[in-house]
Amino acid sequence: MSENTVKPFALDFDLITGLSQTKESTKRPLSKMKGMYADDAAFEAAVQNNDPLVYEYYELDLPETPGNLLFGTSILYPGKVGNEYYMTKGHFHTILETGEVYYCLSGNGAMLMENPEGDWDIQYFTPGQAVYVPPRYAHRSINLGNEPLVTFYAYRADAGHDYGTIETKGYRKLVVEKDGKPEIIDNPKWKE
Ligand SMILES: O=P(O)(O)OC[C@H]1O[C@H](O)[C@H](O)[C@@H](O)[C@@H]1O
Ligand SMILES: [Fe+2]
Repeated sequence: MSENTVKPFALDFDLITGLSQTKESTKRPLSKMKGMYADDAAFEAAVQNNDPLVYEYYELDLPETPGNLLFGTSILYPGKVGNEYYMTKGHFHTILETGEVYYCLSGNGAMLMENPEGDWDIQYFTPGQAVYVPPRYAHRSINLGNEPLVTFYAYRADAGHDYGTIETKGYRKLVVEKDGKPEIIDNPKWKE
C-alpha cells in the first residue's frame, strides 16, 4: 500500500472516555512495564494481585511514510505504584527529529519530557490544553488525577518508537505523590 492509495476515512473517539466504538485498542497492563517504576516491590505485588490495565491507545494501520499521520487517543487510567503515579512507558522517536502534538480531552495529568542533551520539562494536561512535544524529546504521559487521562495525538507516520533507551536508562525525573500532591524528584534508577 503506498501513501496515495490510502482512501479518506473517519473514525469515532468519545470526547470523555476517548474510546472508539469501531476500533480495537492496544492495551498495556502493568506487567508490560517491568523496571519502569521506582518501587519494584509495589510493582510485583500489583502484578501478582490483578495486573491492572494502566493504559490503552489506538494504533492505525497506515503506511509508515513521511506524508501520513498516525493519530488516535490514549487513555491512561488513574492509580499509583507505591507513591508513583500511573504513566505510559514513554519513548523517543526513532527519527529523533520528529515532534508530536497531544490534546487533552478529559482528566488531568502531565507530559514529562527530556532530550538526549539533558534538558527536561513537564507540561500539564487539563481538558482543552494542547501540549507540544518538540523534536528530540522523549515523552511520557502521567495521570495526576482520579479520572482517566484522555489525550488525542498526531505525529508523522514514519517516526517510529525507540523504547530501548528509556528501558535501559530510565527517565531523569519521576513524579510521585507527597502529602497528597505531585512532586517531581530525581529518578534513583536513572543511569547516565
Ligand atoms: O508508546 P508508549 O509510551 O507506551 O505510549 C503509548 C502510545 O501513546 C501515545 O498515544 C503515542 O502517540 C503513541 O505513539 C504511543 O505508542
Ligand atoms: Fe511519540
